[in-house]
Amino acid sequence: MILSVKGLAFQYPSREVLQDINFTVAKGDFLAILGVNGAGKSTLLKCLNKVLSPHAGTVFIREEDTGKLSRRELAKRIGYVAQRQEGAFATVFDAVLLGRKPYIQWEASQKDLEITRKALKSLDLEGYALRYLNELSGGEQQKVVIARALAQEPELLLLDEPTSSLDLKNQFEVAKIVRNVVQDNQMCAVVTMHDLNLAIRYANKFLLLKNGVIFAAGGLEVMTPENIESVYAVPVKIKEIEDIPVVVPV
Ligand SMILES: Nc1ncnc2c1ncn2[C@@H]1O[C@H](COP(=O)(O)OP(=O)(O)OP(=O)(O)O)[C@@H](O)[C@H]1O
Repeated sequence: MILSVKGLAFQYPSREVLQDINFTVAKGDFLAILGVNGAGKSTLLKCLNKVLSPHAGTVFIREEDTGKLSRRELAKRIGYVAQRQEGAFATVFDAVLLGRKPYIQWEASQKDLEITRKALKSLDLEGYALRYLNELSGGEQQKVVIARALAQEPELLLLDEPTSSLDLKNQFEVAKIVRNVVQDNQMCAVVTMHDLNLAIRYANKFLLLKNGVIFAAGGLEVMTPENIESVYAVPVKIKEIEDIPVVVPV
């Protein structure tokens, strides 16, 4: 098991957002966190990464309490891509190399440069290496920050709606890359998503959040029309097209 979350709760000053959240994520798992706007998905990711401090409960990475890990140690183990990115004046290569920061003492080693090149390659960004971030489209920038998180070589990848500003081809590409990366590198990913079809196709675990509590969690068996309707308040059917399950609102 890479990630274990026990009894996690969080509240903003004016409102309680998460209550009694318990789940685990194993090596090779791609867990999709699903739920309506405001359900608490981003807040949950931020609690896992200690961007926010949970008011109750504990987050363990390989049985180590993350509350006791230093920021640097946490950055080696958790790669986090937030929903909104701050613009920075840097080349794509330097932006991805920044993912190696927790490992670099004085200057980047050959290994750091190699890992950076590999991360760029996995997102098809080699041709962009010397371009400046402010010269890229929103979707291209999104891919750069995902490459940076991969360069961190974390055990746990946290992605907050990584496909939201991508075109159709790149949505599938990025979801596939995440699935392949976690499987090939013995790591795991926790990803907030709105596209149920993308989630069903590429994730292997699902966590349905409703009003700050876990409504259902597990493998594909929890993605039933009944559960989806209860969470999203939209009746749906699930049909197979060329052996691929597709969620259709009816
Ligand atoms: N900084 C904040 N202060 C107070 N309340 C907040 C803050 N950030 C979020 N909230 C509230 O907490 C709840 C959960 O927000 P969160 O962003 O986690 O939802 P989400 O499921 O990620 O939504 P979305 O799908 O729209 O991104 C919402 O009701 C939101 O209004």
